[in-house]
Amino acid sequence: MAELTFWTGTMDAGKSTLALQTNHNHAARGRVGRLFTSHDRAGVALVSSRLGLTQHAEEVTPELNFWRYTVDALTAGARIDYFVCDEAQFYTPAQIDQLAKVVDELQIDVFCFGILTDFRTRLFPGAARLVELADRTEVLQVEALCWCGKRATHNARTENGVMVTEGEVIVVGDVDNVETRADDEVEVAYEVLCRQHHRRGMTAARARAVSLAPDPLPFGSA
Ligand SMILES: Nc1ncnc2c1ncn2[C@@H]1O[C@H](COP(=O)(O)OP(=O)(O)O)[C@@H](O)[C@H]1O
Ligand SMILES: Cc1cn([C@H]2C[C@H](O)[C@@H](COP(=O)(O)O)O2)c(=O)[nH]c1=O
Repeated sequence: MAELTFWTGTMDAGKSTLALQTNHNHAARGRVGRLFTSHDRAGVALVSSRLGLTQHAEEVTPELNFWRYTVDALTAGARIDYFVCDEAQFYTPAQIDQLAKVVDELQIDVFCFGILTDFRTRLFPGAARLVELADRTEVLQVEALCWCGKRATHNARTENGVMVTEGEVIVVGDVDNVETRADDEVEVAYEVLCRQHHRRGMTAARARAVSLAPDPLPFGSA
């Protein structure tokens, strides 16, 4: 039986690496698959892993209809055993429904990879639909860590080094490098945090600044 699987974790948890490994392992056994992505940091129609691998993929735009795409390909004589879908949080809920239909009606395995929540801690609509429809939702075993050493569970966005909780939902960026946006010169970056430090807006830089602040002088004390 074909399955719809959703592999999730924070940014930098190893999802794209696992997506490329999954594709490699299935292809190595003679299965025929297609690789999809959306808004990858490395550019259009690419799946890139921070471990250094990058592979060409098909870019998912909101107009893509997975059901029609698959039926057209099969009708034209193509063989498809599986789909690997990276950055699946950016797919529309309708596209996730189409993927579920591809699994059930055409017996094609669909492996999706993506983050659950955005920088505001809200579910991405595509990720929410995946949790609702997937046969299995798996959290990546490799833990991304907050600066305090606890497991990182949330994605924070910084603008010019300051954590923000308002703004556009989709802004491509990385956990290491700041992205200079031409339009308003704001430098956008991401950082993974535990819930407590996300709630408090306590990024690594802010924690460092607080710990370096001089102790208040003991005026008034006995
Ligand atoms: N220099 C490195 N040496 C070993 N592992 C690394 C290195 N750089 C990145 N990684 C691993 O790659 C992971 C990020 O992989 P990636 O697939 O790009 O993540 P995701 O798609 O979830 O954002 C990191 O959590 C880390 O485990
Ligand atoms: C939290 C959050 C992330 N993004 C973007 C930033 C990255 O380009 C991708 C996540 O990629 P990764 O392979 O999981 O590191 O998503 C965003 O647009 N909005 C957000 O709120």
